[in-house]
Formats: sequence, C-alpha cells, structure tokens
Amino acid sequence: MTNPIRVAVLGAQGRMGSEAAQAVRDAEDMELTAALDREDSLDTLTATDTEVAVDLTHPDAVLGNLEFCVRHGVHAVVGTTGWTEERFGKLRGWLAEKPATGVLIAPNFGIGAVLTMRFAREAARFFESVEVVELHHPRKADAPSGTAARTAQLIAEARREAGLAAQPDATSTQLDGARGADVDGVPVHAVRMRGLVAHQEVLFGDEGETLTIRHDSMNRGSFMPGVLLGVRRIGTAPGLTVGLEHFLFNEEPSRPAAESDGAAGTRRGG
Ligand SMILES: NC(=O)C1=CN([C@@H]2O[C@H](COP(=O)(O)OP(=O)(O)OC[C@H]3O[C@@H](n4cnc5c(N)ncnc54)[C@H](OP(=O)(O)O)[C@@H]3O)[C@@H](O)[C@H]2O)C=CC1
Ligand SMILES: O=C(O)C1=N[C@H](C(=O)O)C[C@H](O)C1
Repeated sequence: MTNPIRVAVLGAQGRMGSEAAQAVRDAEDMELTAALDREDSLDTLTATDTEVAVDLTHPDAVLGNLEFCVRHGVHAVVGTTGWTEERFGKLRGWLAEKPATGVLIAPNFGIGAVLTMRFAREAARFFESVEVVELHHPRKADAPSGTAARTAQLIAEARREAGLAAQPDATSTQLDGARGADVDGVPVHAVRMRGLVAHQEVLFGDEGETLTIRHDSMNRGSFMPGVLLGVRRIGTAPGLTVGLEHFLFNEEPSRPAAESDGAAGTRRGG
C-alpha cells in the first residue's frame, strides 16, 4: 500500500474547515497532520511534514498562508475566495520560484457547481441576455461569490469568442446597485439570507425563450468529494490550477510556451 497523503487543514474550526478535517480523517488514503485555525503557527506544516494544505480561511488570510506554503514546498488546495488579478499575480510570482509546487484555486468544490459553470459557458453564445444570481448564508464575507464571479468570466469569455455584442439594457437611471455588479459585462446579483447555504442561478434570455441553470448546495458535505479530489491530484499538478474542472475532466492545461517547463503556468481560466 502507498503512504497516505499528509494533509493539513487551515481554518479547521470553520464551517468548511471542520467538515474538510473530518473528510480527511475518514479518507483511507490520507492522514490529517494538523487542524490549524487563526491562532496557530504555520510552522506546524513543516514540523509535521505536511504535503498538502487545504485552505478554507478568509480572503484576508489566504494570501499569507499561500506565501508560506509555496515557499516551503507545501502543495495547496484552496477554497477560500476573494481572488483578484493582483492576488493571482503575487501567487504566480511565488510559484515561479518553486516550480515543483502545485496550487489549486477552486472557486467551488461542488461537482454540480462545476458543471453549472461548464453548462453556462456552453450556453452563453446562444443568448443575447444573461445575468447571474447567487444566494448565500448571511455570514459570507465576500460578494459576489467566487463562483458567481468565475461563472460570469467564463460566460464573458464565450461571448467574446462568439463575437456577441454587449447585452441589451435600456436602463438610464437607477439606484446604486439595482442592476447588480458588472463582472466583465455580465450583471451579477448577490442575495444574503438566513436559511441558505450556497445557491446560484444563471439566467439566459433571447427572443421568446429563457433558459435557467440552477445549482443548490444544501449542506457543506456537498463540497467534500471535490476537496478530496483536489488533495489527491495537486501533488502531480505543479504550478497554478484555477478550477476543479481540470482535475474532474482530466483536462490537460494549456500553458503559455514559456511556462511549459514546469514553471508557474496557469490552466485555462487563471
Ligand atoms: N470553494 C468552495 O467550494 C467553498 C469555498 N468557501 C470559502 O471558504 C472560506 C471559508 O468559508 P467558511 O468555512 O464558511 O468560513 P468560516 O468563517 O466558517 O471559517 C473560516 C475559519 O478560518 C479561520 N481563520 C481566519 N483567519 C485565519 C488564519 N489566518 N489562519 C487560519 N484560520 C483562520 C476563522 O477563524 P475566526 O472565526 O476566528 O475568524 C474560521 O475558523 C470562504 O472564503 C468561503 O467563501 C466556502 C464554501 C465552499
Ligand atoms: O462562502 C461560501 O459559503 C461559499 N463560497 C464559495 C464562493 O464564494 O463561491 C463557494 C460556495 O458558493 C460557498
């Protein structure tokens, strides 16, 4: 039998982190080396020979955690949201110096959510209008959700490839925010409501018809198969991978030629 993957969870007291720590404990091919939260030292990762760190902390904390992980050659599977191009730039810089280290940024670990993004990208070129509505629990720190932002970017990418014009919208006066956030030309609306976990609707419209793609995570157990898949695969995926779909569909990344030697590349969408 091969040695179990040595995995630590960061944010282990949180809603996601506590479930992830239990999922790792329950996985036969993994060993939980550390369950760290806000007050704990990251030196524990090196002291315990951790191979993979799962980050489920907070947008304010994730970058510092990743700098430590990459500098020490600890692979990372990241569910924490709040990513911007500037943040990706810093991460790529660290990875360039540690080309054997892998980092997966997964806006959503839910298999259905990954499929929603894929279906939305596929549908995008056929509809003149599209808007994204994400609905979450009221303790969520960031808006719009990482999943909604990524969905909108994928849709915008497909619209550009198809040569579609800007969406029709005659709004000339509005209260601030009434038309949602503009993510790459796609309006994204965020609902925060007690009783919800994580939900998203992508609404497409054209002459005489609409198409709605909806995904619901009823509990955080829905994310765990995706977390474990990321942990199993990241050790053999050096560089930056954005989106669980690359592991789920076994897609080879398309990397810029200069990065194909194992330096910090970006799988599609990074
Ligand atoms: N990709 C995906 O599929 C999913 C991603 N998420 C994302 O995961 C993140 C966590 O979500 P959730 O579990 O709901 O949030 P929680 O607030 O429940 O958990 C976050 C935990 O991280 C702790 N924490 C904060 N800063 C640090 C730090 N520097 N080091 C270690 N731990 C720290 C928090 O402590 P304290 O309470 O003291 O602040 C808390 O225990 C969010 O960004 C969320 O959007 C969530 C669900 C699915
Ligand atoms: O904070 C959450 O709960 C979630 N965050 C992720 C996001 O921002 O997309 C994934 C999922 O929507 C749950």
